[in-house]
Amino acid sequence: MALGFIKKVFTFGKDKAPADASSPEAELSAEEKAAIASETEPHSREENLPLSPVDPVAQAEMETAGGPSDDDEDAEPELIPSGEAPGELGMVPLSLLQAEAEAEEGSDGEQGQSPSVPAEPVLPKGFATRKEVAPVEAAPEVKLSWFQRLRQGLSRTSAQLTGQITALFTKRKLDEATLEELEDLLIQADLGVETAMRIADTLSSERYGKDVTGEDVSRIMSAEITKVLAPVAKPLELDLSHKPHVILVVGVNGTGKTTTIGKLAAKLSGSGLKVMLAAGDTFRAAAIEQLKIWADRTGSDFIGTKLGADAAGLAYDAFEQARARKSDVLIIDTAGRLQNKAELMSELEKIVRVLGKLDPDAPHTVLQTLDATTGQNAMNQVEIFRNVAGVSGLIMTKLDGTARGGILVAIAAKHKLPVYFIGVGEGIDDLEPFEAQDFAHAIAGVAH
Ligand SMILES: Nc1nc2c(ncn2[C@@H]2O[C@H](COP(=O)(O)OP(=O)(O)OP(=O)(O)O)[C@@H](O)[C@H]2O)c(=O)[nH]1
Repeated sequence: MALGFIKKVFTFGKDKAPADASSPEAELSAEEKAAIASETEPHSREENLPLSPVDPVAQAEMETAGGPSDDDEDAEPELIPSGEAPGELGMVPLSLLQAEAEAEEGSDGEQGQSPSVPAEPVLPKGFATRKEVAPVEAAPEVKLSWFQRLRQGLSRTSAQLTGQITALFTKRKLDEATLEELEDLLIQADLGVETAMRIADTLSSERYGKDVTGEDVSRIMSAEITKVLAPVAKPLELDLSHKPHVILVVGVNGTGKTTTIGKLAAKLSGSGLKVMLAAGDTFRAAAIEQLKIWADRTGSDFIGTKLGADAAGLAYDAFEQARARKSDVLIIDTAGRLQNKAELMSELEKIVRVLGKLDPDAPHTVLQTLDATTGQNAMNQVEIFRNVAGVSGLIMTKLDGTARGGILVAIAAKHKLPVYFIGVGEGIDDLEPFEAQDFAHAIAGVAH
């Protein structure tokens, strides 16, 4: 790695230095030393040159960004713009000399190292040398479990809530005023009026007139949220007597439809089912390409069409082909352009109608993806898509980000739609079955 390379360069210099130090130089006169110094100084500058292009930070960033690796020799000069190095080097000598002078002052008989060990330049005030960035390389080792990612994603909601609740009950007994304030806090966290009242009522019946701790509220909150979520935490039922079982995936653009389809396909094909993916979002070339990539990754069949083609026609063709190939599951992606609601509605309605011509029960599942970072807006989205496409279940995505997961509780209380899975990352395995208690714990900040 780049860091190793740098170390090698430094080590090489150090190895050389003692040899010089053991040379008769120690016995040289002041003039002779000065003559040697003036000869060696330009040389030490040159030795700096190869170090700059392999700045470990730049290199690590390039690597994480999927850029050129160590092996890519051609990429090396791009890391440092060609015009920069000489300019920087032009500023170095004074500081280099200072650094060398300091090194000489501070070292006992190690003068011989200075020509081959490039002394650290003393940078002007306000600058600092960027040190080794080992953590960049070490990061992948601390892969969080999916629950840790969920907890991290919901930490904004839970930290804000628990902090406010603790502050609310500090030196105050539970009375009408504190109960009302508590309800407000819970509503602000998107949990919904109904659940907020349930939590407040339970707390009131347990501790009215008494002291209340943040832990009391977290425990009750977690239990009440679990009660709301448990009935909707259901597995996605597949009726494999249908060949194929048709899953239509709907949702606003960017909520994670295509990614979720890829993750579902991975699970299903991984368990031996024959899966076909249909690119029904015919408005974006990238959406079609992205789905094709997921199909390739998951060993699924793929059917797409021209950009701008009729999505319902594609859905029909996909259903026929999946039947002919005896696919177990057909998953159809759709567009989600809420900007043009009338068009979107008629397109989705048409897809549902057309699929029904081949099998009156199709689509057998209509899945809606919700982006957990959007908060209250997710409630409106469920209302729209439920009416248009007859949504039969939900998947909440991006719960690993800065999620505002409280809204899922409000949606569950109002719509009582099954929540099958949650997305906790962009990777192929980052889709987990929805567990009511885990989710409630994460929101309420209760230990797992
Ligand atoms: N962190 C995180 N990112 C996700 C998750 N699910 C999807 N994404 C990302 O969200 C972005 C949008 O996802 P898509 O799958 O393209 O969403 P879409 O609904 O198909 O959007 P369109 O293709 O525009 O219709 C992508 O960058 C995904 O990688 C998740 O669970 N966690």
